[in-house]
Amino acid sequence: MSFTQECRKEADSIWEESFHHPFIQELTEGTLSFDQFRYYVLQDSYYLSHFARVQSFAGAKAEDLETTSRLAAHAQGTYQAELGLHETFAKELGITEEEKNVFQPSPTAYAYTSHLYRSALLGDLGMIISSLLPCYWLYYEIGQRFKDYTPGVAIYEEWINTYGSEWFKSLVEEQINRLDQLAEKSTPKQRQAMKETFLISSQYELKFWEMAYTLESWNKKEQTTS
Ligand SMILES: Cc1ncc(C[n+]2csc(CCO)c2C)c(N)n1
Repeated sequence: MSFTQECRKEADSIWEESFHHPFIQELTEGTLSFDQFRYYVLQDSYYLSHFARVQSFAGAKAEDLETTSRLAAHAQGTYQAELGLHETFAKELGITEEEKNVFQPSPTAYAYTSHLYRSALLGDLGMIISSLLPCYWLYYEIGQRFKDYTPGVAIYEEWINTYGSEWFKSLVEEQINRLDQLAEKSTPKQRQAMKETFLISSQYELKFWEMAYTLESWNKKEQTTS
């Protein structure tokens, strides 16, 4: 079994919880409220802007120029494809400049991006890719699993289609192969740390749905559970 298959297997129960989370279930059925989706879009834009910076750190830590350039292309992809998608959503959901100006990251968005920066600061390339890979791979599996669903809400359909696309598949496969190659050159202790990082990102992916579903806030009293 390859290193990434081992990681995927150990994360399986956490990923299953993501697939069955009410945020995903309701999004794919078309019953998710726009309040919850709009909250998700705002927090996810914050997440993505930091994700692209961590991808760039990964590029800086690569030991060959080709990998540096590929990871820079991934950071650009995050900017163009993902943030572009969010811009469309923001328009369709009527998210205003004012809302963007008063935006504050939620505890989970802040903690998850801090986890990514931690891997970038303390880890080598293998550690950084381990922290980033669940973001790609989990969304790809969601895209595949739900690609035949028609929620009947244009923005939800667009969201599902993005992650089930061939373009996205090639990015995920590239990162999986990269991590397997890096794992082969790593010591058992390093591989253990990489696996832990992969599992923590998987946990944060799950918490991210819960954060949006409950409109998480720093102040418990403001938080509403729908
Ligand atoms: C919380 C959260 N996790 C993962 C993604 C998906 N995603 C973000 S960047 C990237 C790499 C290629 O652009 C992928 C797959 C998301 N949007 N939000």
